[in-house]
Amino acid sequence: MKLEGMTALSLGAKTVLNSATELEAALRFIGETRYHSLHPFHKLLHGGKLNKGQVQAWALNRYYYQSTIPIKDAVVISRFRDRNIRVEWRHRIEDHDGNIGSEGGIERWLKLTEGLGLDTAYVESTEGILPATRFAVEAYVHFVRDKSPLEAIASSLTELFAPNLHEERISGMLAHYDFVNPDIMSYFSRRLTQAPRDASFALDYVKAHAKTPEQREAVCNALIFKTNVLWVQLDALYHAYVEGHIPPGAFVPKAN
Ligand SMILES: O=C(O)c1cc(C(=O)O)c2c(n1)C(=O)C(=O)c1cc(C(=O)O)[nH]c1-2
Repeated sequence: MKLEGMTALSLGAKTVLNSATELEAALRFIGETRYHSLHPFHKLLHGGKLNKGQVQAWALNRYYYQSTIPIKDAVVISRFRDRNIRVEWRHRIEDHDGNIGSEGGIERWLKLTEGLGLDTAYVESTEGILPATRFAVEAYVHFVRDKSPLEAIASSLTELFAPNLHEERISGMLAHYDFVNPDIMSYFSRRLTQAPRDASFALDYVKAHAKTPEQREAVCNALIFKTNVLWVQLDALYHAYVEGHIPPGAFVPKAN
């Protein structure tokens, strides 16, 4: 598949995808060119260029994304009459929510925010998050509710690209910040095994179920939408906490 074609696709022009193989190539191209690993805020975060207050702001805002993921996944499940899909998808909710007697991703995220010195009740209240974080995350839930079940599954495909980013984050943050230790980074080490399983199911699903060029295009657009959901959250963090334009009511780091 031609790279120019893929560039056109990423710009929204018409590209016809004639097979599952072409679809996968297009999805991987979207990841390479649009995933939030490329965002300048991540470069600062992983390169040790942020102060503790800025890292706190990132973790506080990301809590809203993390804690909404199982709600999003419950909505995805509600779209399927096919029991097999529901059974396959439900472990995602358990990965985040945990179970009686076992810790889930949300608790591990709270270890991170607590380890960074944030009050857990404040984090859970989501009071201090940026308006753009709230709007972007809600848009993701609305997307899986309102679009086709195929697009709902496709929108999770950013997870194909997450493990590399998580590895970069674990090593970068441990190397650069004295306020970070392996214990508080356990959320990310756990995702290194969870995300590939989830992503490979979703990729196989869209390759098998997007049977027409129009459906393949819809799958690509779902992934583009999702990369935008992730990207705008970092734009907002950059504007507020790197450039210093914190919106009224949002978290204000203590001087450190
Ligand atoms: O740290 C990240 O950059 C990152 C990105 C993504 C993603 O690509 O959507 C997810 C996660 N982390 C993550 O931890 C996670 O549990 C997750 C679930 C989903 C999803 O769309 O269902 N994305 C992501």
